[in-house]
Amino acid sequence: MAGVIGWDEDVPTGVLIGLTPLGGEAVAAEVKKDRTSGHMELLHVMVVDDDEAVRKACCEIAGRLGCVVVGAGNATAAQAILKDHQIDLILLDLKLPGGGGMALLEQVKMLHPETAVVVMTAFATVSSAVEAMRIGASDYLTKPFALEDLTLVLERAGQRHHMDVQSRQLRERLRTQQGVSGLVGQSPEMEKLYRILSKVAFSTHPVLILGESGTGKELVARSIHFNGTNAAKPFIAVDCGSLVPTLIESELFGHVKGAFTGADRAKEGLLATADGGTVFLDEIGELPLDLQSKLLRALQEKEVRPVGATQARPISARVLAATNRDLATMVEQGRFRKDLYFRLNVVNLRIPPLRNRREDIAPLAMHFLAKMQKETGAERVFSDDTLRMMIEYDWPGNVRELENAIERACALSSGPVLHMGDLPTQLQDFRMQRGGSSVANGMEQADEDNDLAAPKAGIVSIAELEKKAIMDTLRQLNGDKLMAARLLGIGKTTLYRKLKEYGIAEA
Ligand SMILES: Nc1ncnc2c1ncn2[C@@H]1O[C@H](COP(=O)(O)OP(=O)(O)OP(=O)(O)O)[C@@H](O)[C@H]1O
Repeated sequence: MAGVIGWDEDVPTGVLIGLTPLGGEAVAAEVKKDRTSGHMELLHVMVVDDDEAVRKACCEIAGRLGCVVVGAGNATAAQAILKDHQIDLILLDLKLPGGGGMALLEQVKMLHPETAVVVMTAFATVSSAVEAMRIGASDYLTKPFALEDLTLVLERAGQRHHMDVQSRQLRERLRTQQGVSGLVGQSPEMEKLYRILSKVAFSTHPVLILGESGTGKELVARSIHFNGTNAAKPFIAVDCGSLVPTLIESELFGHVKGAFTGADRAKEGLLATADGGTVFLDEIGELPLDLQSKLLRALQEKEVRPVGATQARPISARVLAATNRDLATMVEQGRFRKDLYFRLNVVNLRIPPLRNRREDIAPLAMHFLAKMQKETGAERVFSDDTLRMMIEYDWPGNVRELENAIERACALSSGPVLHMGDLPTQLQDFRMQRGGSSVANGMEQADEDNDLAAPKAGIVSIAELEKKAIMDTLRQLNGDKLMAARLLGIGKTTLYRKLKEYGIAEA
């Protein structure tokens, strides 16, 4: 019989209760045999039980599993320990003297929410274990419990703790832009995304990534894979929107030799090739209905049947899917299978459009500029107006449009400063539409910096506006008249004429 802890009816107290038949060496051997996780050494455990024998037994087993263990005989002692020590897991007897167990649990969950609590209760009081789980206990043990039960609970807590630590570290890396996949952005929306991402990276469930085109869905999928536990396994992206249906089928599920004309040899499908890695199904909304059924079966059964094959093959790939379509509406319209939608939508990650997180635009722009500098070796900066315009623009093509705009500006610009004239036409058009307010803003700045004669009465003549616009532009371009004429949208000769006319030839 395996050792039993907490069996205090026919076993005398004061020794490792119920462990006597195993003896010290046997306990160690049993624990070693059961040990499956390598993360126990990270776990700081506190055992809170007024029954010294049970406390000692639990401490010894946790210690043998590699945990750093401390015991407390009552709630006050436990509180004192919690004040000075980082405790990852508490094994808590609910029946502490004075009903203190439940109160201690509540206090721990409030003051130390990251500390896991496993409650120990007598068989007769299982209902209090249920109540404890409701308050936040992560697990429970019913006394008397077997050695393996305790080992299992400690193993589980160790694994959970390890995952939590990894997930916290990943979130921090993502926040500080050190994420392996280079996700940039610290808006509250992106912070929220990192929080979910750092959790799903360590699971194997499907994840549905939603967002407009160019918001970074594939980058997020890569980030999930390359920050997860199977990062060394393949990441395979399949664009369901650009492949013809017959090709998608044989790509995903494979085919046997002679399955169709041209299939002169057997081919393994990507779901099988991924072999423990990730298959990223981009544009999942474009997948034809019959293939949706086939994919659903593959996800449910964890096996695929290649085209033309009679036998199914096991698969172990994780599936991440993305779409810029409204899948829920497609389900209502009967264009997407409801059961597949539910299967993929276990967790969903919604990436907001760039216009809804404008604080990310400048960091992203800087990121892409730095990337270009690495590629070309040319150092460049944005003029203030260019950056302001980029922040105000709505970016319907999202991050991809921003990246392309900066690449283009770098290619076109003749000097180290990227001006508005270097941005693509859609931004120029936007600038024209916003012209009034931009000129006004420019004037405000000019007034501050140059103290140009701003009319106090609030009425500004067109000539005055024009003069200020020219002055302001020249000031920002360090007197580069050629560039000023280009950005102002007038010819070089016109600019010289106006400089003379307004008496600013020396500007
Ligand atoms: N947060 C981000 N940080 C850095 N780069 C980003 C970010 N989001 C997107 N990008 C970059 O923008 C470009 C478009 O991203 P991606 O291809 O992942 O978008 P998508 O949503 O999958 O687009 P589509 O819907 O068109 O397939 C890529 O070059 C990607 O590296």
